[in-house]
Amino acid sequence: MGQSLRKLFDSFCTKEMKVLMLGLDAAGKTTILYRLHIGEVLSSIPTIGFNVEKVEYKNVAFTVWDVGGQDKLRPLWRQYFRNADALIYVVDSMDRERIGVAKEEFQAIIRDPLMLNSVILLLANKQDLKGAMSSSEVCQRLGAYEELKNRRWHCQGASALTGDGLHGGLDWLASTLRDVQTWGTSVRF
Ligand SMILES: Nc1nc2c(ncn2[C@@H]2O[C@H](COP(=O)(O)OP(=O)(O)OP(=O)(O)O)[C@@H](O)[C@H]2O)c(=O)[nH]1
Ligand SMILES: [Mg+2]
Repeated sequence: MGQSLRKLFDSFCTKEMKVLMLGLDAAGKTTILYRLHIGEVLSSIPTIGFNVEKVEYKNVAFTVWDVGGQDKLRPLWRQYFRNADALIYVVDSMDRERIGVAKEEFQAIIRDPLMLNSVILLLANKQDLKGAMSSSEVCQRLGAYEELKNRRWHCQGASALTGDGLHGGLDWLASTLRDVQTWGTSVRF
């Protein structure tokens, strides 16, 4: 009896979670994906289409979808929304010029009916670069503090190059998704 309960618990804990990683072109999504998947920085070319990889972290199995962010590809993002347990939205913290565009795209995603139940990890990437916006500035400029009041979300500074901050982000994601599985809601009360 004990053993079958254990098995049930294990299979519950290892249910694969769909994580959608979006953000403007050159934000660093593919670099992040491969750092999480194989622990290394691979030189990447702009993604046309998508990459998908499995990432195991603290007993949570994620399937991470990294979708190309060039402007002509952004209308295709919606095709990936269905059943997304989580969104990782990646921002280039050096890119002050396009922070307004990053905000527009972000708000369109989180307001989409298909994404209303997804938890949200905002990654302010490229924190290794001198002069980068802080993570709280990035999240504030995306309108996150007002828009996400009733959502489960987290703002994390990171560098895909050095790896700093990625584990902090994944820690939050793993424990939040475990909560959502247990309690069945991504909405914060
Ligand atoms: N300095 C610095 N450069 C980074 C970081 N993350 C990614 N880059 C660089 O940013 C460039 C774009 O990275 P990608 O991972 O290809 O960006 P992407 O978001 O996948 O872009 P698309 O596929 O076009 O949507 C590459 O030259 C990376 O080496 C980071 O944390 N710090
Ligand atoms: Mg890419």
